[in-house]
Amino acid sequence: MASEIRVGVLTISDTASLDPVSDTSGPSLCRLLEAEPRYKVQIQACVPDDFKVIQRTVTAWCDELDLHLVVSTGGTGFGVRDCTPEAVLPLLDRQTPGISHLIFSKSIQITPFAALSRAVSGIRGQTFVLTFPGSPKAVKENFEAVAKILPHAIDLTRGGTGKKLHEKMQGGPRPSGTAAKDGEEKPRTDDKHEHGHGHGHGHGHGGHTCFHHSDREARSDASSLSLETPVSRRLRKSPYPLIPMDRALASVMDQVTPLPSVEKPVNEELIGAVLDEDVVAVEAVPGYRASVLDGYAVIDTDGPGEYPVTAVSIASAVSEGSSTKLLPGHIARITTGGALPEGATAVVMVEDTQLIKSSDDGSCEETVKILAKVRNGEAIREIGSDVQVGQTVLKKGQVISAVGGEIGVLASIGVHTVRVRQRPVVGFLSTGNEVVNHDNGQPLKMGQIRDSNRPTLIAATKAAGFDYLDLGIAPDSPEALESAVKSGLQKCDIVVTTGGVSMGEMDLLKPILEQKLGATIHFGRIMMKPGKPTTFATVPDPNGGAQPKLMFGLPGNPVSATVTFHLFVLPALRKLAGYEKYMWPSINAEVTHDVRLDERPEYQRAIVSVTPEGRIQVQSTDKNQMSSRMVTMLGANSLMVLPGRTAEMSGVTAGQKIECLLIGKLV
Ligand SMILES: Nc1nc2c(c(=O)[nH]1)N[C@H]1C(S)=C(S)[C@@H](COP(=O)(O)OP(=O)(O)OC[C@H]3O[C@@H](n4cnc5c(N)ncnc54)[C@H](O)[C@@H]3O)O[C@H]1N2
Ligand code: MOO
Ligand SMILES: [Mg+2]
Repeated sequence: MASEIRVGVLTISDTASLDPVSDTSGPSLCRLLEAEPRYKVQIQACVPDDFKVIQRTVTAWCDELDLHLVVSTGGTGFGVRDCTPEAVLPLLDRQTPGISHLIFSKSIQITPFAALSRAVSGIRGQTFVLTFPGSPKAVKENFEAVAKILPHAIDLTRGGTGKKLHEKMQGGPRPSGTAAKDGEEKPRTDDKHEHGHGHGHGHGHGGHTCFHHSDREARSDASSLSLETPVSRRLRKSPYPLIPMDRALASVMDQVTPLPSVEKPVNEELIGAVLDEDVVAVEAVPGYRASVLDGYAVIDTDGPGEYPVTAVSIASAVSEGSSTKLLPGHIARITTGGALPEGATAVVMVEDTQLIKSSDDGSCEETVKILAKVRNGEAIREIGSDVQVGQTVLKKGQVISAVGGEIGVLASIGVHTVRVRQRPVVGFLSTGNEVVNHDNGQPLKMGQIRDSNRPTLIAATKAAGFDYLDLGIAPDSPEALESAVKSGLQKCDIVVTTGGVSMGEMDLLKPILEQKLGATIHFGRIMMKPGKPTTFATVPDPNGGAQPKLMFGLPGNPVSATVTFHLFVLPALRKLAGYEKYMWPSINAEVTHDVRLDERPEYQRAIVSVTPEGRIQVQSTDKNQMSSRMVTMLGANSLMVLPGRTAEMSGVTAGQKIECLLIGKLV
C-alpha cells in the first residue's frame, strides 16, 4: 500500500474562486486529510463552476501531477451552475459506483438533503477521483464515509494487490459502528444542517442552509476569470495548473495539423516549402549526348593519329536533323556541353592533341593529331545519365532548401510547378497600455515602453521563411483586445499575442479567449523559465471554417516572449507547413562555466561554438538571465536546456555536458 498518498484538493465554486479566503470546504478537507500522516496535500485550488476550467484542472492534476487522489468539493447539486459531475464523468476511465453509493447511503442517514447531491467517483489513469458536495460538514461526512477504504482503493488503483486489507478482513467485517469515531455513523435529524449538497457551497457563511439564495445569486454572474470581477476579488492563485514543458509541447503539437497543399511555380518563392507530392522528371538530363570537355569528338576505334577536322559542335541549340555525322577517319571540334555528332564514340580533351595544320588566316583547324588512346564513351554524358525521364527525383515531405539543390533539380527536369503545403500566416499582436511603437519618433513618457516584441518575432518569422501579419498594439481593454484578436484570427492561421497573460488586473487575454471567443485553453502556465504564463488555445474559426485557429498568448517580458516563440510557435509553424522534423535540433555541449540551477527548468540563452580542436562548447550570454533583459538574447544561437534544481543537484559545473537547442547558426 502506498506509504504516502498525494492528494489534490479542488474547491469548485464561483464564490470561492472570486474570494478564496472565503473557502472553508477546501481547507477543512485539507485538515481532515492531513490529520492522517499518510495523506499529503500536494496542491489546492479554487476554480469556478466552469465546465472547461474543472475539466482542465482535474485532467492536469491526474495526468501531470501523478496524484494518488483528487477530491473536489462543490458543484454537485441541482444549482443552475453546478456542473461538477458533468465535467468529471467524461474524464473517468472507470466509474466506482460502490464508493458513490457508500457515501450516499451514509449521508442519507444523516439528512434527506443528501439526495440533492449528484456526486460521482471513479478512476482516471492511476488517480482516484472523488467529488464531494460543497460544505465543510458534507466534506467531513463524505470523507469519514470512505476514510477506511480509501487507502485500499487507492492501492488497487495503483496496481496493488490489497493483500494487507484482505488479511485484516480474515476475521470478517467489524459490526457496524463498533469502531466508529464518536458520532461517525449517528443519523442526523437536523434537516437544516450545513450539508450544502451543491448549493451555495457554504464558503465563509457558517450555519447557512443548503438553499442559500444570496450565495447562488452571487455566483450566477461571476466566475474566477470574469472580466467584470472587481480587482479586489480577482483570483489570487492561478486556476491554470503548472504543467511540465514536454506536456505543453505535446499538447500544442496534438492540435497542429498540416495545412492543405497548393500548386506553386518553381522559383525562389518555394524556399522553405514542403513538397506534398513525389516529383518525377518529365525530361532527361542531359537531353542529348553531350561532351564533358572542350576537345575533339572521335571514333575511339580510330586510335591516336592525325585526322582532318571536318565538323564543329559548339554548345548551343541545334535545329532538328541538322546534326553532323562523323565518318571514320575524321574528328570534330567540340566544346563542353556541345552535342556529339552522330557516330562519335568518345571525346579527347584539347590538351591531349596537337595542331598539325590550320587555314592560312588561322580561323580553321584543318588537321589535328590525337596523342592518346581513348575508351569508348569517354568524356560523354549519355542521354539521361544525370536524370532519366520518369525518375522520382524529389520525395513528398522534402523541404525546398535555400541551399539551392531542390530548386536547381526542379528547374533542370522540366517541372514548372509543384504541389507544396500552404505556408501558414502568423499574426503578431502586442498588448499593453504602456506599449508604444518602437519607431514612433517620440521620447518615451513616464511608464511607457517601446514595443520590442513585435519587431523581434516578425524578424524571426521572416528568417524562418513564414508569412506574417503585423496586427499592431492593442491596449488593455477587453473590447479592444477581443476585436484585435478576432480580426487577427480571421486573417491568420495562428495569432501570437504578447503580454497580458499573468496575474495582474490588466491581464485580460485568458478570460477574453474563454468568455468572448469560445476558446479552449489547453494550458495557461508552464513549469519553465522564462515563460511561466505561456498560454495556448484553440479558437473556433471566426470565418466558420472547420479547423480551429491556433492562438499563443506569450508573456510580455521580451525574453519570455522570444524564448517561448522559438520553443513553441516556430515548431508549430513548421508542423503547419508540413515539416516532418519540426522540433529544434539539439547538441550536447561542454559548458565553459558553472551554472546555478533555478527551481524551474530553465532555457538559458547561450552561444554554442566549436573550438579549433573541434570541441563543442557552450557559454551563457550573460550571468543575469532575467526575462526582461533582452540583452541576454544578444548573440544567442542556442538555448541551454537546464533541469530544475533538486536536493541532489543544485548546479552544473564547468566542463559538464549540457543539451542545447540550436535555434541559430553555429559559430
Ligand atoms: N503575481 C504574479 N505576477 C507575475 C507572475 C506570477 O506568476 N504571479 N508571473 C511573472 C512572469 S514569470 C511573467 S513572464 C510576467 C508575464 O506577464 P504578462 O504576460 O502578463 O505581461 P505583461 O504584464 O503585460 O507585461 C510584462 C512585462 O513585459 C513588458 N512588455 C509587455 N509587452 C511588451 C512589448 N511588446 N515589448 C516590450 N516589453 C513588453 C511590460 O511592460 C512588463 O514589464 O508576469 C510576471 N508577473
Ligand atoms: O516566466 Mo517569466 O517568463 O520568468 O519572466
Ligand atoms: Mg501582466
